[in-house]
Amino acid sequence: MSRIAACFQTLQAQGKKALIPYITAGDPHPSITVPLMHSMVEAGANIIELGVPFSDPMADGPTIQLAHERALVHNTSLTSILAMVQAFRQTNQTTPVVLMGYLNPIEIMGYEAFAQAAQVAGVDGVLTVDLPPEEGKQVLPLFKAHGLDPIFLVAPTTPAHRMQAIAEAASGFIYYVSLKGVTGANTLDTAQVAERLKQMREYTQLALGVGFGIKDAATAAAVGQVADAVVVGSALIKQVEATPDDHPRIIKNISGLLASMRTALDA
Ligand SMILES: O=P(O)(O)OC[C@@H](O)[C@@H](O)c1c[nH]c2ccccc12
Repeated sequence: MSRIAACFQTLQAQGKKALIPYITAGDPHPSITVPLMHSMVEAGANIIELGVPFSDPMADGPTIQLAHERALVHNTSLTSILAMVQAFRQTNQTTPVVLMGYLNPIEIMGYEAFAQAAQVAGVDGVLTVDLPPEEGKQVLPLFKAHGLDPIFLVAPTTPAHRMQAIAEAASGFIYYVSLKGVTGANTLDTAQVAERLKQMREYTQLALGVGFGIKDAATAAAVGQVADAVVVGSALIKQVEATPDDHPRIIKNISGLLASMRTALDA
């Protein structure tokens, strides 16, 4: 069983929801990423979404775009990110890590070379924003052969037949994007999300995660009522943006926010 599947199985047995923080690797400096990953786990994170910085992150809003820029200043590459995951795995063999980003850096490394190196490093899943399942005929089998769960996004506008195609191609979990637009938006309609998740349930047994617009304990708890996992990104990156030169403070603030979400989810 994959580390992601095992994680959801354990949580479901405990009646708990997964808390999935997103950070951009190398933001604001590569030296913070591994310690930050460990601190997030201590604060209650169950799975880590690690963003691979890219020059043109078209699904991202201004907050995460700037995170990509800060990381790229220090030449954070896919190769260096795999080394970060490997370093994280030295002392953590249980928390799944999902690499999240765009196809271009993976294409440059080469699909086979990437899949192999990611598996060796201890990556568990890959979410490639601009690789829809229909276009993944070549890549997805390679991911699966190397034990990498392909994670896909479902949007509010995704029609039923695509939901079905996604459900067939996906493993690990499926990521429902709560609203139209880019990351970092701030209004999320929980009733609408609940309705869509119910619809998705007709196509899949996989865990359903929800992201976009979850920014504090209250929104995390509301979404946790209807989803198996909540993803939080921009609200954490804002803590990086606030004090980019003070790494202990970044770690403290991100951990504090996650801990408050953990408490609210478990209440
Ligand atoms: O930032 P938000 O609104 O908290 O949403 C999570 C999101 O940032 C994270 O999962 C993510 C970062 N980059 C993305 C690109 C596409 C979809 C999702 C993402």
